[in-house]
Amino acid sequence: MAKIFQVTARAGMTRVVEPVARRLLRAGVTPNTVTVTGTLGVLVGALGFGARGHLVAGALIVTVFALTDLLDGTMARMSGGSTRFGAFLDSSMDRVADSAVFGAVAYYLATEGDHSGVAAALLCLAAGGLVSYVKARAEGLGLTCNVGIAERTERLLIVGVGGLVAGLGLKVALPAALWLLAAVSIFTVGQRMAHVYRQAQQVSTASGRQG
Ligand SMILES: CCCCCCCC/C=C\CCCCCCCC(=O)OC[C@H](COP(=O)(O)O[C@@H]1[C@H](O)[C@H](OP(=O)(O)O)[C@@H](O)[C@H](O)[C@H]1O)OC(=O)CCCCCCC/C=C\CCCCCCCC
Ligand SMILES: Nc1ccn([C@@H]2O[C@H](COP(=O)(O)O)[C@@H](O)[C@H]2O)c(=O)n1
Ligand SMILES: [Mg+2]
Ligand SMILES: [Mg+2]
Repeated sequence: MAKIFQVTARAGMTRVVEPVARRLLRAGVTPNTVTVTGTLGVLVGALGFGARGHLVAGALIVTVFALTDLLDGTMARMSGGSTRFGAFLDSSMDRVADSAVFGAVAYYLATEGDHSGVAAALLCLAAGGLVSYVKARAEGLGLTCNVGIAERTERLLIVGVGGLVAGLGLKVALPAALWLLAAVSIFTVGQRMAHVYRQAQQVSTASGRQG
């Protein structure tokens, strides 16, 4: 389901993303510059606005710059220049951006005295990091791990909608979104670990060894 959403949303964005990518390439901008600039923009939106309680501005700025994540890869592919370092930089910058978003939300809720909300934000930070780590470790071992109901896009959308609705006045929306997100992120860690376990078992069976 999450995959269907990502594929459909991505296909819908292609018509917007490709012309922008083409223009940036023509102007001499590199994919790595877009990766780093997008991350800096997310940091400004999350830490400069979201953490200070400007939730609507924070959510909108983060959304605009998070969406540039679709641009860098498109530019790399268009210029025939997808690189290992680019892939590494993209994934690493995603972790920086995600940490800033959940760190900012935790800080904001702490200033509001919402201690259980802070706990939920920290759970999202840790569980979201684990979701990505499990995949990276599996891929490092030569396995695949493209599964899970709460991949990065879904996680950002859930916290984004919660932050936006809270910023518009319904404050409970943010902690509620965070508890939901913590639950689906933990579930996703389980999905990915089970997926890797099954693959590791298959590989061991095929090679006649224990997993
Ligand atoms: C303001 C909030 C209101 C909500 C309005 C929403 C408006 C958004 C409009 C449309 C939604 C667009 C959906 C875009 C669909 C993109 C689909 C897609 O395929 O994305 C993939 C793309 C690239 O991913 P990568 O391959 O580069 O990254 C991988 C990822 O990091 C993996 O992580 P994992 O899943 O494992 O955890 C890594 O494992 C892998 O290594 C790595 O390669 O992803 C994106 O482009 C991300 C899209 C971001 C979508 C942004 C939506 C943002 C919505 C709200 C954010 C607001 C945050 C609010 C902060 C609140 C502050 C108080
Ligand atoms: N600076 C970059 C960023 C990305 N890539 C390549 O694109 C892939 C990710 O594509 P997205 O559309 O999901 O961003 C990534 O795995 C790299 O192959 C790149 O080369 N340089
Ligand atoms: Mg990208
Ligand atoms: Mg990225």
